[in-house]
Amino acid sequence: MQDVIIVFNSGSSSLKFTVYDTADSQKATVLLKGEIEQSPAGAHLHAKNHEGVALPPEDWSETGLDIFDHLFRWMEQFSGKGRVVAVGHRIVHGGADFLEPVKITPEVLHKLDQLTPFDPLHQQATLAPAKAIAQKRPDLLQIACFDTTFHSTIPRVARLLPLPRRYEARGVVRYGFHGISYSYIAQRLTQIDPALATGRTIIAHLGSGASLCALKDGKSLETTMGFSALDGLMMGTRCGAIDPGVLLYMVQEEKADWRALVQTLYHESGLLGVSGVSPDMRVLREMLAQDQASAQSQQIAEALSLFVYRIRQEIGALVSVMGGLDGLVFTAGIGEHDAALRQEVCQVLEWAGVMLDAEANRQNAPVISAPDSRVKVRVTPTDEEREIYLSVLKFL
Ligand SMILES: Nc1ncnc2c1ncn2[C@@H]1O[C@H](COP(=O)(O)OP(=O)(O)O)[C@@H](O)[C@H]1O
Ligand SMILES: CC(=O)OP(=O)(O)O
Ligand SMILES: [Mg+2]
Repeated sequence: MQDVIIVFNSGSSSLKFTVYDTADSQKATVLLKGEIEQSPAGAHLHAKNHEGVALPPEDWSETGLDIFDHLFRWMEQFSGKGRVVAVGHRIVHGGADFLEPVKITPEVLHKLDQLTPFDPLHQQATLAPAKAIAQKRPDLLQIACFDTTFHSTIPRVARLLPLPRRYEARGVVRYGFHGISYSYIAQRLTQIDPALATGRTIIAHLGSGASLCALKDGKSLETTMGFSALDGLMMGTRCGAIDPGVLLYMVQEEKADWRALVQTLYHESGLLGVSGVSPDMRVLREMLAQDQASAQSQQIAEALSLFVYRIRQEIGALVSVMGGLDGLVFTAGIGEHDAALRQEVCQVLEWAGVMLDAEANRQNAPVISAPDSRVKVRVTPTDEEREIYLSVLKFL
């Protein structure tokens, strides 16, 4: 019987998992990859086997079992009767206490629960699989890996917020996120491009959530998200950095309470808010390609321009923090696939030494800068699940 490790990479709206065979542990052999879609209508599973072949979809709506009972049963059927020896989880916020991956115990779950006000969008969603499995299989080794860990190296001046001192004592400082992805990319660069791994490199993680990391000498020096995953770049449904006076206005003029602010700033802003149509980059690109004249398409075009503008601004800030730029790496859903976005971001970065190879960029090639570009620009797919898997292995 194979020993397998399951990795959950859950986000605000999705529950993704990967099952690894531990036989040749460092190879990280994928047996299954899947996603569970949960909606008021029920739960559905879509998965692919080790060859990337889609397995029959599962509808788990109508039975009395919960999704983790379903998942464990289903896995026994498809992963060659694998024995689950450990489960790894992406947990978004580790707060001030968790600076490394940690074994999940009831005390750890309790502490992580208390960080929910720091991230109302993700914390509960990323803890849910760990809690459910702890109930069903209390003896199973579960490991939490944090989005915040990679940024434990940012200097103190970057960690502080210019607020009264009492807030620092309560943990209201800057943490940074997407660290599992940045850690993977930093490690990958040591293999494919050592100069960027040890130089001054900006990694742009552009997915539903989006942030930039200033990587210097292989470590995070600064990042655009801060106390929460709401800061920094504009995102799918989040506003990113915003004048706090706007919040005061909402509270005073609209009598907005905490719930209303969470709804507006986390769920209704960003690409969705400005376009008025969708948070999804692919959908926006397709709509714009079909029609450029309507009022709606003007709004979509403005949303895309603002998204690009905010990325350019924040790149400028990070170049200044690092004292220069040697490399720029695009990753995550938008970063890996949207050539037009990369082109728009890079075309004003000539001052920083960026020159794109238009054809390489169109093809999502691994290196998309021109041969004589002073700054190397790369497209490097991220793999948060693999990073979590390797962390879990260290506990076995
Ligand atoms: N081919 C593509 N072109 C443009 N955008 C894409 C493409 N594929 C995925 N995306 C975008 O990537 C985003 C999702 O990124 P992803 O890293 O999968 O996010 P998350 O892990 O946060 O759910 C969505 O906005 C999606 O439209
Ligand atoms: C931290 C964060 O924003 O994560 P995601 O991109 O999964 O929303
Ligand atoms: Mg993601």
